[in-house]
Amino acid sequence: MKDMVKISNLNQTFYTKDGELEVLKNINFNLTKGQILTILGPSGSGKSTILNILTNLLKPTSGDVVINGKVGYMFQKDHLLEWRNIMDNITIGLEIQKKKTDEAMKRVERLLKTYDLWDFRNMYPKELSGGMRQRVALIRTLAVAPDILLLDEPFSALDYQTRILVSDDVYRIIKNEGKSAILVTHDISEAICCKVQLLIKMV
Ligand SMILES: Nc1ncnc2c1ncn2[C@@H]1O[C@H](COP(=O)(O)OP(=O)(O)OP(=O)(O)O)[C@@H](O)[C@H]1O
Repeated sequence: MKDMVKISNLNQTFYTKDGELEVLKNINFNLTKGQILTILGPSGSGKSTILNILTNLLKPTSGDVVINGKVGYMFQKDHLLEWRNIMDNITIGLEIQKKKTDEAMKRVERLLKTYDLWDFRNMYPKELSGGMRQRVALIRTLAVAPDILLLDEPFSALDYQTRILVSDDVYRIIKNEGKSAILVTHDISEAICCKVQLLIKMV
């Protein structure tokens, strides 16, 4: 099966005033189409560093990074803009990228209807529960039609009960939409729902 992401012999060392800090050592993984991979590691083990490399914010010290497709990013917090309604929050990426075409708006309409947000499209973020807000954040990421989703501790801001519901929701939506995803977390309960896991430890 086609690799959406392939990471080989990845190493990252930071050079600080206190000396060299080796953060990633010989990391290897691949993500195939339709797969959801969790990267689980303690705070400081280099999870954000991997995401920064995958989003091209950071050039690795050494190693190969192959990414086949468009990357979308979902953050820990939903970052919804309180002064824009749900529809306008969801289309913000399309506006910024000047891609608010008829085709894109049809995609947004389908996503909103499929994932039970259509009736809420004219409401404002503060009128929605934490779980629904996170669903809006996911649909906003999907609106720009990415192939690969990067999820950075997407449930950690939610309380335990909501987290279980939302994580089921997010996995279902990603699978249903045929996307591939990498979820990064330090929380084993967040990681356990995923079949494919990569553990990273402090170097
Ligand atoms: N640009 C940088 N320069 C120097 N050190 C850095 C830089 N970026 C990250 N680090 C260090 O690299 C280590 C790994 O950081 P990183 O943020 O990737 O860990 P993490 O696993 O995402 O942690 P957390 O879960 O706390 O966010 C940390 O010790 C951090 O201080």
